[in-house]
Amino acid sequence: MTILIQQPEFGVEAEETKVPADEKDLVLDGGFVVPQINSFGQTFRDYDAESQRQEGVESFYRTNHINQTYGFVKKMREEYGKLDRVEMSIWECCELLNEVVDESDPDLDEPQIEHLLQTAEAIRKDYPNEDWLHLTGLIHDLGKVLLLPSFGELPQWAVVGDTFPVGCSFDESIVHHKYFKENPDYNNPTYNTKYGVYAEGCGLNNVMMSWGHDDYMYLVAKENQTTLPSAALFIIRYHSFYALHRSEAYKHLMNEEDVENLKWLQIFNKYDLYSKSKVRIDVEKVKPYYLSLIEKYFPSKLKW
Ligand SMILES: O[C@H]1[C@H](O)[C@@H](O)[C@H](O)[C@@H](O)[C@H]1O
Ligand SMILES: [Fe+2]
Ligand SMILES: [Fe+2]
Repeated sequence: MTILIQQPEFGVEAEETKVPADEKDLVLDGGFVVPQINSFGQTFRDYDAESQRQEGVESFYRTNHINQTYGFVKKMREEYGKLDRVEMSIWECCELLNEVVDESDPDLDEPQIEHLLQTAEAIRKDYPNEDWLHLTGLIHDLGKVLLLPSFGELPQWAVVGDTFPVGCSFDESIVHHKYFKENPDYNNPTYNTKYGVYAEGCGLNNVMMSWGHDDYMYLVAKENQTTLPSAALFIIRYHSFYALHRSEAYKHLMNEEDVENLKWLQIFNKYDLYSKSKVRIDVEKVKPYYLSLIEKYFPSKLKW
């Protein structure tokens, strides 16, 4: 059963709601107002703007791009695909994210649980009937628990940041692309061509993505037999794949189902990105609603 509760005011600061008439495109489908600047006074996802986060974020991407190789991803998928580390519910996992801060993110330095709720609540406001999409918002970043000791305490470069395919060439549109020159796959002829180890239209499902919270959470949801629709799994696995959903790179690897699912990912992405703010959600108030969704789409305990 899905419990309906009154929705708290979603945090859009006063001046952000005054969008000039000629900038109407900044208002999303259901009325969500896209803020024009992040909490640090910069435009969103500006990886070159001088800000208190710029240097740390760039050094994060340097390490990430050097170390995410085809061989590394294969090893991590095999290891984490066993799901033999922890048993817990989805909500318990959300609470663990209280401890986690993401070093790759130029737009947010709040604990991750805030981001999960901000994303889910922003979607709920504009798409009240798509409960699966609210839950997708809540869980999309849960894979960041990989940073915690009981999940192997992986370094940030192996957990967060934008993702990209490995096993074929790294597209120029990927953030801080220059650092791939030091990745061993960059000069390996098996992996450095347009198709690399893949074939045209093979389907993203057959493509190995750089390892991190997205692919891990996708494996967790799928292997624990979630009843969420395929668009939800698609969103979870590719939400950090900006080269695809923003720059339209790698489309030659997509199949028909991917093309359909990409439409939902593009909707989702606006809420994931632009709901990031310093305005906190009252966790206890919204908790009953999300618990009811978790019960609808997941078993009570999952293998992680
Ligand atoms: O810094 C962010 C953050 O780690 C997000 O969770 C991820 O989905 C983004 O793509 C990434 O760039
Ligand atoms: Fe993410
Ligand atoms: Fe996110």
